[in-house]
Amino acid sequence: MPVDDRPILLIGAGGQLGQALKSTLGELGIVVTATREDADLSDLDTVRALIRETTPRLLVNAAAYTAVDDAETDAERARLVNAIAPGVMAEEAERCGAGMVHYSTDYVFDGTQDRPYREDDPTNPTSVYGQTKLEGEERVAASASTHWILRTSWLYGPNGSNFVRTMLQLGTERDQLQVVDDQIGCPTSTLWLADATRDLLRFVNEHEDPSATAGIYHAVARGQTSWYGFAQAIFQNAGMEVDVDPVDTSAFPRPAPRPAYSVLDTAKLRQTFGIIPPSWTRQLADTAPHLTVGRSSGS
Ligand SMILES: NC(=O)C1=CN([C@@H]2O[C@H](COP(=O)(O)OP(=O)(O)OC[C@H]3O[C@@H](n4cnc5c(N)ncnc54)[C@H](OP(=O)(O)O)[C@@H]3O)[C@@H](O)[C@H]2O)C=CC1
Ligand SMILES: Cc1cn([C@H]2C[C@H](O)[C@@H](COP(=O)(O)OP(=O)(O)O[C@H]3O[C@@H](C)C(=O)[C@@H](O)[C@H]3O)O2)c(=O)[nH]c1=O
Ligand SMILES: [Mg+2]
Repeated sequence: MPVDDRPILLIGAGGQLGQALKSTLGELGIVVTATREDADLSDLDTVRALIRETTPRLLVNAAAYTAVDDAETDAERARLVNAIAPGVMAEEAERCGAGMVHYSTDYVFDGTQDRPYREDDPTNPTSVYGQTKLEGEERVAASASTHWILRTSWLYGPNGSNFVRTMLQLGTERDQLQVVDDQIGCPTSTLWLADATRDLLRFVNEHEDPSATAGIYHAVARGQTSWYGFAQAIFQNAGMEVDVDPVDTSAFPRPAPRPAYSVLDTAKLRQTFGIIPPSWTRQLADTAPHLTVGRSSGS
């Protein structure tokens, strides 16, 4: 079969990033999508069969166990979804000669650094979620010769469960909110990340040897803020008057420790593919028209 006739296989198409990818990847060719209903990732035989039957030219995995606190007491399932299953996907991608796009997280870092993290800075996850995502990176890189692992952070978009939708919902229910001000990161839009993924793949299609660019890339918005700063911007964009109080993480005890600082350096993404991330404030403003206030925001 000529290479271009083979489809793109998008796994995790029901998640917030998966839904954004569905439309942007469609600009590159036929996309076969799989949600949890089509393939439960804890059933590895089903995952293998799905990939063998589809024989994609490209596999994009947007599925993950993303409930950071739940993972602390559900480590086995988190590891299956975030590490073992992506490893199997990578093996099968390699078997059928497909490239693989996979996503990872700022939570692979411990947050003790005082400058933006580069791709080769030492990892040291403090949570089960972060540990399982790091193992997933390692397994994908070990088995798929043509892989692009995009580490992103603080993802939000029009669909699914995310901080922006949670804030907009809480803002309609309460006059006053407390939000942590001592965790610093890069809020990143699913709409931008889906576009960036498409642009990366376009770049790869136009160049000779796809595996030449294989590796880990940091893919986040430019700039940085705290969850408190992000919350303020969310309400400002929505034209909502909500009184937001900054608090320390210690005022919000949770099962999983989060990094205090997880800003990612995106120079490698720019230098390799020419992709220049807009600021987080720009991305938030671009997403705002797509957000529905007051609709269920999930957990
Ligand atoms: N959300 C964030 O803030 C960040 C996310 N990332 C990474 O980005 C990627 C996309 O995340 P995002 O879109 O936010 O995540 P979501 O939680 O929105 O989507 C993940 C998808 O994976 C599916 N899934 C989970 N477990 C299984 C399973 N056992 N079998 C089949 N499908 C399953 C979920 O299905 P269901 O809904 O039915 O559970 C869901 O559709 C992931 O790799 C994530 O680790 C990185 C940094 C930040
Ligand atoms: C609802 C709420 C949250 N918070 C705080 C708690 C937390 O530190 C922060 C964000 O809450 P979340 O539950 O969205 O945080 P969390 O689930 O840790 O978000 C992470 O998800 C995983 C999947 C990633 O990969 C990370 O990049 C990151 O986005 O906001 C408040 O301070 N006040 C509030 O009212
Ligand atoms: Mg969460």
